Order: sequence, then C-alpha cells, then structure tokens
Amino acid sequence: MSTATVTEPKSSEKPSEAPLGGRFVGGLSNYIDERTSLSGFVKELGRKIFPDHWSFMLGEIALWSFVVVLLSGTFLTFFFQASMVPTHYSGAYPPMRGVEMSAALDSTLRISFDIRGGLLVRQIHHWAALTFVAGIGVHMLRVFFTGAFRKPRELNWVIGFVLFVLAMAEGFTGYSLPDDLLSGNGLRIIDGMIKGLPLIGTWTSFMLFGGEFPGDQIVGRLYTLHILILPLLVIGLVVLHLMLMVINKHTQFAGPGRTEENVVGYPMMPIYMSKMGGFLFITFGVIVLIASLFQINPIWNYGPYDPSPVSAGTQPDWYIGFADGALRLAPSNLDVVFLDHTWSFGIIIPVLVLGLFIVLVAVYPFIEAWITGDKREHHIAQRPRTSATRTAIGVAGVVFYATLWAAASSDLIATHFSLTMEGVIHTLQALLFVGPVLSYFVTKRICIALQKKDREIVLHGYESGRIVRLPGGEYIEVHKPVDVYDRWKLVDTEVYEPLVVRPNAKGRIPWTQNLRSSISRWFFEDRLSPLTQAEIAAADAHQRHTLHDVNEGAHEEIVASHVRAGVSEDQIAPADTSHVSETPNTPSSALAPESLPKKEQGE
Ligand code: HEM
Ligand code: HEM
Repeated sequence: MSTATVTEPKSSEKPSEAPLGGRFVGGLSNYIDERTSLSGFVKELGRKIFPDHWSFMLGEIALWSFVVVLLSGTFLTFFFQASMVPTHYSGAYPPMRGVEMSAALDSTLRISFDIRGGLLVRQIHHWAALTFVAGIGVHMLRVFFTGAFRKPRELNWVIGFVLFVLAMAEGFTGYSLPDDLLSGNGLRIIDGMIKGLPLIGTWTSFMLFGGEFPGDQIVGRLYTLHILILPLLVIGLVVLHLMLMVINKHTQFAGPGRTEENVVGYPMMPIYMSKMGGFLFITFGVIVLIASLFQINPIWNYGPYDPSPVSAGTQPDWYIGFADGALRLAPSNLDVVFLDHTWSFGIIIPVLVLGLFIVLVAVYPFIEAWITGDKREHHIAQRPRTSATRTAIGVAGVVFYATLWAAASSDLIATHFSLTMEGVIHTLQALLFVGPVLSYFVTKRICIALQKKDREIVLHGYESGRIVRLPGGEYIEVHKPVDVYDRWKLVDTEVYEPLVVRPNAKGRIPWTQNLRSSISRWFFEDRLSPLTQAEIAAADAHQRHTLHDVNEGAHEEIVASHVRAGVSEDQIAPADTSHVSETPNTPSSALAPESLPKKEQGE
C-alpha cells in the first residue's frame, strides 16, 4: 500500500493560470476519469488510425441522417397522438375543417399548421428518413463492390444488413402513423400480403389490426414499434456495427506502404473527430435545406384513408418501391383452391422471390467465401474491376432491384409516355429476367477490359500524344511512366486460385466437390493473372531505355536546329527534356514506409 501523503498547496503558491472555463473542464474530466478510468480508452481511440477515401463517408451519411431522424422524431412525439379515435378536424387549415378523421391524422395536421416550426420538423424527419435509407443503400453498395465484406468483416455485413431491414421497417411504420390516405393505402397492401399467406394469413391480419382492416389498433401498435422498439434495436446495432468496425480495422485502398498488416491514414483525434463533426453539420444542414425547399407528404391534400380515391400515382416511399413492384409484376390470376383454402400465388410468389433475394444478399459473403475457399483476412479494399464476377453479380442484382422498383411506378410510366399498362407490365416482366443476365455479361466484359487497360498502363505507361524522332530517324510516341501512387492502384497483387478438386479419405470425389470447384472456376474465369515483379521490372527497364533514347533524340534535334540557325554547338545548354525524363518508381521503393507522405501508419 502506498504511504504517500497528499499535501494541500499553500495559499502562497501561484494559482493555475488557465482560464476559469478551461480549469472547470479539466477538473470535470479529472473527476469523471477518477471514477470511470475512461481516459485510457479515450486516448486509445483518439490515437487509432483510420484510412481516408471519399467513399468511406457514405456510411457517415447514414449515421448522421439517423441522428437527424432521432432529434426530429423526438420533437414530433411531443405533439403526435397515436390514436385512431374518430374526431372532427377543427384546426387552422380551412379545407379540412369538419372532416371526420382519426386523432392521429388530426394531430399530424396540427403539427403541420398549428405548432410553430412543426411543418419544418415533419419535413426534416421525412427527408432525413429518405436520406438515411439512401445512405445505407449506397454505403452497402460500396462495401459490396470493394469486397469489404470479406473475412473478418462478414459478421459486420450481416449486422449492417439487419440495420437495412430495420431502417425500412422504421420508414414503413413512420409512413403509416399519420393515418392519411397514403398510410391507409400502404397498410392495405400489407394487409393483402398477410392475408395472402396460406393458413395463417387471415388470423395474423386480425391479430395485427385488432379486427377487420383497418381496425382501431394499428396506429398505436406501429407507434410503439416506431418510437421505441425499432429505434432501440437500430441504436444498439449501430453501436455494435461501429465497435466491430474499430476492432476489425477499416479497410484501405492499395497504396505505397499499405499492407494487409498496417493501416495508413490519420488519427481519430483530432483529424477524424473534426471531419466527422463537420460532416454531421453538413448532413444536417443539407437535410434542413431540402426540407425547407421541397414539400414532402402533404397529407392535407390527401385526407383520411378511404379506398375509393386511391388513384394512379399513389406510391410508397422509395425504399418500399421494390416490394410494391414485385406485387405488380406477379401474374394476377393464380389463385388455386386446395385443402379448402385459397392459395394466392400472385402474392405467394413475389413474397418468396423477395424473401430469397433478401436472404441471398444477407449471406453473400459466406457464399463467396465458399466458392473461393478463401480463408485469408482481407484489409485492402478491391477496386470493382478487380473482381469481375462479383461486380457483375452485384450489377445484375442492382438491375433486378431497379426493375422491381420501376414496376412500382408502372402506372406513372404508362400515363407519362402514353403506353398501355399491359405493355409496361409485360416489358418489365421480361426485363426482370433478361436484364440481370445481360447486365452480368456486359459488366464482366467491361471489368476485364478495364483490367487489361490497367495492365497496359502499368507496363507501357500513359500515351502522352507526343511524337518524337529518334537519332535513327524513327518516330515514336513518348509514353509517360505511371506515377507510383497510380501504379499501386493499378497493380493487383492478390493471388487467386480456383478451388482444386481433391479426393476424400475413401479416394472418391464427392459430387459436391465437383460442383464447388466448377463454380469456383466460373468465378475466376477470364481473370487476368496478377502481374509479377519481374514483368514490372522488365517494363521499367524498357521505359528507361526508351526515355534515354528520347532524351538523346530530343537533344540532337535541338542541336541540329540551333546549328541551322547559326549557333555553335558548345553554346547550347542541355536539352530541356524534363517532361520525358521522369524515372519510373519501382514498386520496391514504393513499399518503403519512409516514402510515405505526411500521413501516419498504425497497426
Ligand atoms: C444504420 C445503418 C448503417 C450505419 C449507420 C453504418 C455506418 C457505418 C460507418 C460509419 C462505417 C465506417 C465508414 C464507412 O466505411 O463508410 C461502416 C462500415 C461498414 N459497414 Fe456500415 N453502416 C450501416 C449499414 C450497413 C449495411 C447495410 C451494411 C452491409 C450490408 C454495412 C456494412 C459495413 C461494413 C462491412 C463496414 C466495414 C467497411 C470497411 O472496413 O471497409 N453497414 N458502417
Ligand atoms: C430510422 C428511423 C426513422 C425513420 C426512417 C422514420 C420515418 C418516419 C416517417 C417517414 C414518418 C412519416 C412522416 C410524415 O408525416 O410525413 C415518421 C413519422 C413519425 N416519426 Fe419517425 N422515423 C424514424 C425514427 C423515429 C424516431 C426515433 C422517433 C421518435 C423518437 C420518431 C417519431 C415519429 C413520429 C412521432 C411520427 C409521426 C408524426 C408525423 O407523421 O409527422 N421517428 N417517421
């Protein structure tokens, strides 16, 4: 035990010269640290190095939009009444006065017209919800196309995916709360889908709505989900998502000095803290600006729910569109009576197809790992072209999703372009099958062509467009060597091998092995093998040689022209060929950490 005593400072000792505010903050942080020992953790986190790339901001758009949604949603809870009790509107908006509606719609109208700033906050909440889901969508695409879901980040992909589903659920429940025409219409579709489920459908619908649709319970139940259960789940999973991101480290793109073992970037404190803070305000500001300028969900134009006025152009928020589209594209006359029950395949098929699509996306990292048999950790993010098959699968998935999404606007497409509704539906049905296949092949060819172009640039440099005559009279185009940064991007160093079939203990090759290795061969099909160091070194030597010839040639040309102009040869300065005399950097020199710019390296 320590026997050290603590002496009080004598009154004659000089008091701290720090300003009062500074002393207060310092004292407070000491007080908290002595009771929580948090300072070690904060220091550790502050020193953590994160890599930098514009696409790593997409996750932040989702994060900061969520903050805006939370703040604006909290404001709305003070005024919103989650009740379906009928009432007659008597608020500030004259055209609606006297109309019978639920207390929920009445309170939403009051938020819009009677509460100071209410309409702005409602618009902010709705626009932030839209950017939140859009942010998640583009963030997810970034993670997919850069292969950032590979080991050890598969779990974080799954957590992220659950977040995506929760966000859509948040959006849908929120959209249903005002209990206006569109809310009711959306709920009617969900009710139809639930009732279409064999055996349990009707009972489930009765349970949810508290009786025959629309019942008098659903708004209250959705409210509990919307402001309590779902936000808690989202907050918990976002925290877990970010903790795992810190534990796994963030991926980085290839560059000088960057390896699978290190992270090159800037520390969290102060660089990322300030960047993130700034980005929060930018996101907040842009959402408020949009909310101030563009109207969203003007419920006073729609009125309370009534099935009769629902007409063309009635649409859900964008992220639910794909589900609506799936229902519209399903053949409608597929009802079969079996075992005394009606089996509505017009609903069952789209529900199954959507379910399968969603599950495939959620487990994609595991499928790819199974196909490639790759058990290594990956911390260097790939460029989309590098993994041509994955990128092609991703684009096919996007086209599939986009076709379903477009189908949610089939009525608008038909009315805007004067087409028949059947024509639009049939075309989209065909596109749903043909589009993904076509886009798969086109994307794969584009990726491989881009890989070839990259290889050409690494080996022969950029075409500069400058034609030079060599001493022997030969004309050549000067190729500009690739800058070391670019070369790191262009050279793919990962070694891939399709799985090889191996006999099992009994000396047999099970069919599953054969299948797996054929899929693996298909996955790596047509891929260019990575460049070897020897090939790069040979290309360097060749470029140096050509540059030497060019420099010589340029000098002789200048001498000749000066001699023609009457200037003697020893009066001429050496030719200015700086633009062609850059020495290409070799990858080995680029690998040395000393060659790094100001950024820092961390573990
Ligand atoms: C509420 C929704 C989400 C939030 C707030 C969120 C936030 C973030 C943030 C801030 C990062 C670090 C910066 C970045 O890479 O962009 C990140 C990384 C990551 N996110 Fe999300 N994310 C969400 C949803 C998703 C979804 C839907 C997926 C995939 C299905 C996903 C998968 C990942 C992965 C794998 C990483 C690590 C990326 C890497 O190391 O390169 N996230 N997330
Ligand atoms: C990711 C989370 C969320 C999403 C995507 C979301 C989305 C929505 C949407 C689209 C609406 C309809 C807005 C409109 O009337 O035009 C809504 C309404 C509402 N939300 Fe949220 N919300 C989220 C989180 C929250 C949270 C955390 C709260 C409360 C703390 C909240 C409280 C409310 C309330 C009270 C309403 C009804 C008032 C109204 O419709 O204007 N929301 N939400």
